[in-house]
Amino acid sequence: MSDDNRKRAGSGSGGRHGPKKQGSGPSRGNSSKGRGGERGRGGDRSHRQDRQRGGASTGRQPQLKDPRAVALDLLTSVRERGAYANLELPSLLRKAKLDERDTSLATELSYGTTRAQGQLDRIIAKAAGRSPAKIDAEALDVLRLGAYQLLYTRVAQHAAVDTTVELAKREGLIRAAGFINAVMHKITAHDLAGWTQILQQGITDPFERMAIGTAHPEWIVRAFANALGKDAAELPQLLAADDARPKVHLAARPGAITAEELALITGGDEAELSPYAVHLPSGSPGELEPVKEHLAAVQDEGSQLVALAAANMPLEGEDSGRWLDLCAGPGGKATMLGALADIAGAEVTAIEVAAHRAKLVEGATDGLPVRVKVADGRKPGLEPGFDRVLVDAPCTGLGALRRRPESRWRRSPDDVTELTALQKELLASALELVRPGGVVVYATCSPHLPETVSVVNDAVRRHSAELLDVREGLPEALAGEEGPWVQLWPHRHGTDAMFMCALRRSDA
Ligand SMILES: C[S@@+](CC[C@H](N)C(=O)[O-])C[C@H]1O[C@@H](n2cnc3c(N)ncnc32)[C@H](O)[C@@H]1O
Repeated sequence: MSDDNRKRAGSGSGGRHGPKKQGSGPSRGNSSKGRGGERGRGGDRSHRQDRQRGGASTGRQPQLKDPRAVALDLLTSVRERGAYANLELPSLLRKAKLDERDTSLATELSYGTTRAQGQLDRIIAKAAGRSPAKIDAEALDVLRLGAYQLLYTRVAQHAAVDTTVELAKREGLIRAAGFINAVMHKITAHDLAGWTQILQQGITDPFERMAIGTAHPEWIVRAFANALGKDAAELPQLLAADDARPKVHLAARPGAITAEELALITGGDEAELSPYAVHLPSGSPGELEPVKEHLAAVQDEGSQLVALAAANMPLEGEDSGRWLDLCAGPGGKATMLGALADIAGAEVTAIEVAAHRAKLVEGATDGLPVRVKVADGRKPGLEPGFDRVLVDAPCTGLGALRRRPESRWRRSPDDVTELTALQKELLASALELVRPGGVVVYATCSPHLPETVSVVNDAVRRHSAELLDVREGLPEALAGEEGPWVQLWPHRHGTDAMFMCALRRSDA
């Protein structure tokens, strides 16, 4: 957030959805009034007055009917409130009551623009002749949406330009509308391939070129290349997989329904890796009866495999049935683990530091032998001696970019240092809480080596933990993986890029 934006956010204007302030003019429909002026040089009073006059004269209807306005609201929520696109969009769509065609256009524009944001910004910067940081944040969102339509969709050029300028006006960005119109016209000069060539001019570093060519930040391209290691030739397929529309993965609840039955009811396909997974090409899984009845849940197949490894890794000695999930929110793996514990006559203690996420775990695991506690996993205040401990660590989420469109531009290398410190502490805590002969499964939905192999090697070195072969707890279909840890990949396995490994205390 720029200083100017921060000031605005702190000024109580509340953004487009913010509460109406007395004297700030009419709200929603007209709610962009009082939100401040253009960032930087353009942030003057006349601009704001223009916007107020413009907003009032256009008399924008409070009801959202336009898919582009819905997409713009989504971009605003992601930018201003740090919302997750896949969690935010469904409620925006519900409120907008769009027909089916407009719903799919709003969805495409929302996810597509969010996913391509950094690339669109590079192009907008060239076309505008100024850095995106110097463009008013709201005008920039409108431009991103317009540029996405021009470069990534089959929306006709004139329609993309006209609707974008119109949208800017309806949002009260009256003065910026001229600027937006000019930039949009400049962007029409080339297609995406042409702009990519322009952006790559003079750049020889292959990773930098690839980052531009695939709309990824460069640091992520390098992180993926390092994680692929000797298979780095697969990098283009991996990067392409981040843009592919992921299938819906369902998990049949063990003991409640089989994958075969779930596939029959939903019309999906049984998957190849997890014996509980069913794939659907698309759809609204929340509407499915088995999901409503808690017989199945939406869960990436890779996440199912992590829970399976935690439940099935061989132990030394008897399993006394004390299982622990140290980072449980929102409860996907705790649910799978709880259902498997139910079958095994075990009980899961689920720890989550964030109270609101712990509530989600409680809801998801209702009826299962799962006890939820709000606590810091580094010092949860539990009696040690657990047979099985799962550490599904907070991470950058670089392995789930296809499902979290905003992640690739929101995350930065600075996040990694803080996260790896936490990951190491959580793993150390797990090794203290597990009994001798018990098993700790450490997992991340990131393939980034500092969060995966480095954290594990650190535990082996500093806590003399013993590294086990995690394939021993996984279905036969994964026997061909190298081990001792398993790194899944979207382009190879069709899952998120989950990393998982298993450890034992050295005093066993
Ligand atoms: C990757 S998510 C876990 C996903 C979860 N296992 C699932 O399958 O639904 C990591 C979780 O760890 C939680 N967390 C972060 N720091 C923590 C800490 N110090 N102790 C316990 N939980 C923590 C986060 O709030 C987040 O809910």
